[in-house]
Amino acid sequence: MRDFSHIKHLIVKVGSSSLCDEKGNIDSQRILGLVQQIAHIRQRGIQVTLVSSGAISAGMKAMNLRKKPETIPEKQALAAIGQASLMKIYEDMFHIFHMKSAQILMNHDDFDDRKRLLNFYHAMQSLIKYKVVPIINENDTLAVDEIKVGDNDTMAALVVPIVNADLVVLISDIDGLYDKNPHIYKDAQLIEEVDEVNHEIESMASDTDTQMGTGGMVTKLRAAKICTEYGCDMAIVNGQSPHVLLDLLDGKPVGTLFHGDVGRNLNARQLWIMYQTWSKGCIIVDAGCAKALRHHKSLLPSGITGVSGDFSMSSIVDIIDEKGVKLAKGISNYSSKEIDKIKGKKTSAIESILGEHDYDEVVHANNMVLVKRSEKHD
Ligand SMILES: Nc1ncnc2c1ncn2[C@@H]1O[C@H](COP(=O)(O)OP(=O)(O)O)[C@@H](O)[C@H]1O
Ligand SMILES: N[C@@H](CCC(=O)OP(=O)(O)O)C(=O)O
Repeated sequence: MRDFSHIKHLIVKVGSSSLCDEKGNIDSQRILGLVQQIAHIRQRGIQVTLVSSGAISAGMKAMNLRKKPETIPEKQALAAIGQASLMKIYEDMFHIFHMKSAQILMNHDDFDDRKRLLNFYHAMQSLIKYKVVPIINENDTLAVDEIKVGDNDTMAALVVPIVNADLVVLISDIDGLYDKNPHIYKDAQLIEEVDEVNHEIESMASDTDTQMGTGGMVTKLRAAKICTEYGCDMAIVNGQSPHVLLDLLDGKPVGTLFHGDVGRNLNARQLWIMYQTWSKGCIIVDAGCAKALRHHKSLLPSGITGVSGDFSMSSIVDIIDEKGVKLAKGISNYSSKEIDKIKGKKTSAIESILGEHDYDEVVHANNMVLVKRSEKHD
């Protein structure tokens, strides 16, 4: 039997498909049902952070559109129209239960930038202190490709280390992860428990086939990978069942549960390097160096065969082997131009080549996170 009696902070992510009725209109009654469950959970002493989609759907309703527009500027405009009305519904519903909510709109660069991430962290701590329910959504109005998280499943997972969540629940329009898309294959089987998000599990997922949803199962599995690598459990449940959150917390066998990976357990800083940042370039290493890195050694200039991208020192970089397989991500002590000059050389030669020698390591092992070996490589 599942036991969630230890849970202190729960992140609930609700997808557009679970907030809309059959016609695709934002449905206040569904939001009421969700808020009612959150109120019950709060009474159990569990803090809740909500990640809510639905801005674009609410905007579509306001503008009487049946089909989601294709272009980014149109989606940006609809999100701007819909976000305010979505929050108004939430505010009214939380008010019924004498609770307050707060809106936070984020993009990927708010995670990428350490200072902004720290500001976000402090704001979240204060909201928790005030016992207010934070409601996070992507800042779609400003989300051009370069700064996008792209989906709220990933957003929910990126918030895990900020609030130190023990459990993330993705509420969707489907019972959980099936071995293939059940909307296409009638014999698809529900997977109840997942210990590791590996190739086999990833191959089960496809995109959404609904008008409302964004990423389908693919983004949910990406979220599961991030959560579980931090040691946090994640579940996918069906929002059509009115007590599904309470049932899950009571240990009932609903949805799919992804178990936090106790073996890996990245800390917040490692999770930041691996998932919350963008790589600004690439360092290419030879086979011997790749082997050493896998044994948690630092990256020295002698193992480097190439560098790509134009980055400064302290940038986040990918470390790849000569076949292009990603081995690790880390913080570089040298700029791309410097690495190009010292690649393949002994550490003792750094000073004569660069005129100074601040570090032996190009990437120190403490600032490097290895890709899990079972992971699909880009
Ligand atoms: N293996 C799978 N198991 C379950 N659903 C799947 C699978 N592959 C693809 N899907 C699709 O993912 C959808 C859920 O994702 P999505 O529509 O983005 O919902 P949400 O709005 O809740 O994020 C399902 O309705 C289904 O169409
Ligand atoms: N940020 C967008 C939703 C993005 C998203 O991930 O959608 P979904 O797959 O429905 O959770 C919105 O508020 O409409």
